[in-house]
Amino acid sequence: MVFGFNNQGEKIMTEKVAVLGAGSWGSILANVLVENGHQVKLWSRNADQVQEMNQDHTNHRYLPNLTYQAGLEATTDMAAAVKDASLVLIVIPTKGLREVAHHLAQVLSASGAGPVIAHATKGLEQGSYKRPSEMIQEEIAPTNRQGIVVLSGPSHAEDVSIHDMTAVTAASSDEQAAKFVQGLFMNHYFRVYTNDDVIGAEFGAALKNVIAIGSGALTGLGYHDNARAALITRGLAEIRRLGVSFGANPMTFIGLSGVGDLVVTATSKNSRNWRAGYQLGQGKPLDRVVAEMGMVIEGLSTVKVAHELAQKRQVKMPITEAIYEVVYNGQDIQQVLADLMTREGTSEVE
Ligand SMILES: NC(=O)C1=CN([C@@H]2O[C@H](COP(=O)(O)OP(=O)(O)OC[C@H]3O[C@@H](n4cnc5c(N)ncnc54)[C@H](O)[C@@H]3O)[C@@H](O)[C@H]2O)C=CC1
Ligand SMILES: O=C(CO)COP(=O)(O)O
Repeated sequence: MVFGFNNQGEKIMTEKVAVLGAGSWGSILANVLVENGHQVKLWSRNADQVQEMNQDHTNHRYLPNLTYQAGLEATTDMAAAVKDASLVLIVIPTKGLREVAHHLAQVLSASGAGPVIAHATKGLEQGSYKRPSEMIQEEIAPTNRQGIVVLSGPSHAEDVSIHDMTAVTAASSDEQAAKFVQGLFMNHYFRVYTNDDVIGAEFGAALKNVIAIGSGALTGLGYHDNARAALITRGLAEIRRLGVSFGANPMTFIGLSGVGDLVVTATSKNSRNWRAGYQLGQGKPLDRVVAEMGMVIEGLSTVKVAHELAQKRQVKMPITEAIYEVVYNGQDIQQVLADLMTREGTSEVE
């Protein structure tokens, strides 16, 4: 057992943690853990970024105004990052998640280690419709059988970097694993709740990005608060319907990984999904929106998966369908809005 001190000068038990993915979210989560007194290795595939983090303690492409903790060590060597780690936290966009989880499985089977595995990815896999924890489980199953922990909730990296108060959920079928992650992250500005509903946490996380694109588009078109509130509320109804059809607990959708994350993403200029929607609403072509963002816009691919799932499972998701029509079929946003508003009246509770 190794003891150390956190930024508050409190004596704590120090854990070794590997964070895989040094984008905006992975690098700030790693920084929180170092502030909490843990020994953290941050893995990135990009050697220049690793050098910048180790020499200058910056990650200018993602959070240009932040100086990271000097104790945060970056590496391109995944085996070195996960050596002796009690937690491996994967923070990779959905598209690259399976590849990184596969690499992790090889590293873990070579070392024989069995750390707790967590992820903070928000999306669904194209074609297979798998949730992030299902993808990871499939890749690492031969080496690790513990419940994967989903870290999710309303949490923009920009706010965490300035120690704004943040509350998130650690969801897992393995209560001990969820509590372990909770204990590692909790501090005076970062609060973590546990939940056993992995399905609900992951559907809430993935689908809110789609609604955030719609919310940004409304603002870009010049609509105001009533329109946004309607979109968020009816968007949440769709998210809940699809999630519940897969066995999610409906209560999860009124929690941090549901309405909490939906509100922050659908109302914040820090959200890449909201900003993408805003620019689309202002008439910017989609290819320019994507090229100029320089960071992942998960909702643009999730909307395709959600559209296909809604059709397959006969779940009513009219807002998601409308956003799909704009993004994938080039339909006019004003026209899809008019179509949405003039649909036949229905009951709110269904
Ligand atoms: N940025 C934020 O505030 C939050 C992001 N998230 C989620 O976290 C996930 C990661 O997002 P960000 O860090 O914001 O993305 P980002 O676009 O800022 O960075 C992604 C990082 O992953 C790396 N990467 C991508 N594909 C890879 C692959 N195949 N192999 C190795 N590395 C790869 C990139 O090089 C980059 O360093 C997303 O699912 C996002 O929805 C969740 C909560 C907050
Ligand atoms: O998930 C997030 C906040 O909780 C980040 O959202 P964006 O990817 O839209 O920036």
